[in-house]
Amino acid sequence: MKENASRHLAFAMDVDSFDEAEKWVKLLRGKVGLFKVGKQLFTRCGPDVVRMIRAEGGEVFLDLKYHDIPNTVAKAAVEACRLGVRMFNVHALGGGEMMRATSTAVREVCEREGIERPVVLAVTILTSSTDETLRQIGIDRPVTEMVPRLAALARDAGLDGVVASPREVGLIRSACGPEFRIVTPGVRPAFAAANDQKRVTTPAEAIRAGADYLVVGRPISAADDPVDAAARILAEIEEALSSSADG
Ligand SMILES: O=c1ccn([C@@H]2O[C@H](COP(=O)(O)O)[C@@H](O)[C@H]2O)c(=O)[nH]1
Repeated sequence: MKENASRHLAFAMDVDSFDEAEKWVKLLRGKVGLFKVGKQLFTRCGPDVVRMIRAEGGEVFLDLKYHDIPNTVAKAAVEACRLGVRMFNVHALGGGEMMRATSTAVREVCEREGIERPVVLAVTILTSSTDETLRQIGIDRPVTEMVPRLAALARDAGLDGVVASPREVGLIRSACGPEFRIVTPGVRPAFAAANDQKRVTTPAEAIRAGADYLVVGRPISAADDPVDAAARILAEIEEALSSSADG
């Protein structure tokens, strides 16, 4: 039963050393479905940290949010595939041409080199952002309009899914259908602080809304007892999964 819930949980391993990353992998291996390697850890440790997680039997979500010209992102994506990550992302604000070039390059390299194709996601609007954040950068449309719009652009470019707040799962499902993957940071159990996250829900609300994967970092890493915090989140996911299945 717990394996089922753990498949839906990605731990955001935002730490600053290889040894600490290894400690977290050994502690949470088997309890979470994916270890998310983001900008801090990758900048510090590079691809070796991805290799370490895989050698320890973990799956990797490489969260580098590639945002550059189409050729550059497509080539970075090819290297992510060669690293053996299970999931990685680009930034949807890079546009449809960049996402299409990435999707094509990923399919080609995986076919040619016999690599299991990773799930390729587009980040929509960061979960730390609000309508005001968008206004500051000259976007006068609300988050609730931008997220499904960017999700549809990603789907039309051949990507597998998006990263968004669990609050927007319903809007994305309506725009992109039931098969489109939705990965949600901005998840906060009742026992944890929101920190810099603005568009949040609880783990149960995210699952009930239809999120495929929940990304959780500080509610676990900053807890007095991280294993217990992860277990409480898994119990909440489990409960929401079974109540959704009931009906
Ligand atoms: O919109 C986004 C995209 C990515 N993230 C990343 O998820 C984790 C969340 O960590 P918490 O400690 O649970 O807040 C973090 O690594 C972000 O870089 C996001 O939060 N929002």
